[in-house]
Amino acid sequence: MRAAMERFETIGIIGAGAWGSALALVAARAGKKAILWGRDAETVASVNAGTGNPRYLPGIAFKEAVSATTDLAEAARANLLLLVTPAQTLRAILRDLAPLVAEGTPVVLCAKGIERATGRLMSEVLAEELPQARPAALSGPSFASDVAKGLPTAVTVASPDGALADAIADGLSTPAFRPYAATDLIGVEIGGALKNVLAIAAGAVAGARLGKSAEAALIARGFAEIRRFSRNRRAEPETLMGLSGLGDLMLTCSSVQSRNYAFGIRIGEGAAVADLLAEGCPLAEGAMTAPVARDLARVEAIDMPITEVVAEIVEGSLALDAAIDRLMRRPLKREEA
Ligand SMILES: NC(=O)C1=CN([C@@H]2O[C@H](COP(=O)(O)OP(=O)(O)OC[C@H]3O[C@@H](n4cnc5c(N)ncnc54)[C@H](O)[C@@H]3O)[C@@H](O)[C@H]2O)C=CC1
Ligand SMILES: O=C(CO)COP(=O)(O)O
Repeated sequence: MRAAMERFETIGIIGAGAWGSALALVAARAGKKAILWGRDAETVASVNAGTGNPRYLPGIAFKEAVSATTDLAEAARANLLLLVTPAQTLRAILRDLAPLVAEGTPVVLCAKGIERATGRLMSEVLAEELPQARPAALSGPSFASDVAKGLPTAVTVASPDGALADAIADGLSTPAFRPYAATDLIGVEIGGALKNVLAIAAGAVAGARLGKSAEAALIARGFAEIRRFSRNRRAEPETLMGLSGLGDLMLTCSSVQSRNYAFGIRIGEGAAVADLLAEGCPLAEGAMTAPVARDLARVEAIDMPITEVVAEIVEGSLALDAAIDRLMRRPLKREEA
């Protein structure tokens, strides 16, 4: 007899930025009690007052009931947790959550990045800091503002425990938000983290007005780099052809709505990366992921020339025209993946 599917009555969303707020709305639309944790009391008060999240989702009304809190313990008691703070903050949040989270609680990783200090994927950080959690990840083409407005999209929810992935997908599904379940957690994470690096590169090509042919060529060769990286980690090749790979790559590498692509455009137009970061530009996860992905690729002997140049550009040691020149002058080779 098949075991009954797990149901999640309460969903705790950790991180009240754009994506956390959008996912809280998804949870509420799916008929769950959504508890949104944020560290910023003003944002929490605004959500509770029914005036939405003007800082991260300006102009978007919250029609569904979302209960926001600054009390991490309150959110941590939920049946299912979504972790939605930036990748570089995950470890610190998990340390705060460790004494608060019950054994066996499913934790869905929603950040797209690799930890800069350690080279760990988000699921590896989770295993180290919150071993009592059952891991999952949510990724795919999904701009927070689109999702918050109720525009349709589809995403991947992956967990090594397929029944858990099915249950989370079921628990978060709405008429406009269609999660597909998968078991290749690592493949889903890699696609989500590395597409941000490519989006910076694609944006730089666009900003420098090098033409749509150049953009398409760069995305295709960048996709080959992601495939090599994934293969080396024994991820399923099919995963990259799905929503969390190709789907998100297409979205992020072609839309000015993407913060990573927009960051790249500014670089292509001639802005210095140090100035962009100093002016407090919107979160561009790829700027943190590029150097660590480059370092991992070197250690694992994976050829990732586009990731290399993006890393050097964000580190300020390579100019865009020199980067293009370096890529174009590489020895000719067979077009294998
Ligand atoms: N915005 C989007 O469309 C999507 C974003 N994501 C991913 O979700 C993650 C979060 O992105 P967004 O919500 O868009 O970023 P955001 O910049 O809109 O919000 C980040 C939130 O995290 C909070 N935060 C930052 N540092 C923190 C810390 N140390 N402790 C606690 N809270 C902290 C901020 O106060 C803010 O509420 C990123 O990894 C991003 O790649 C994934 C899919 C879509
Ligand atoms: O991951 C995203 C869409 O799926 C959001 O992309 P940006 O972080 O580049 O805005």
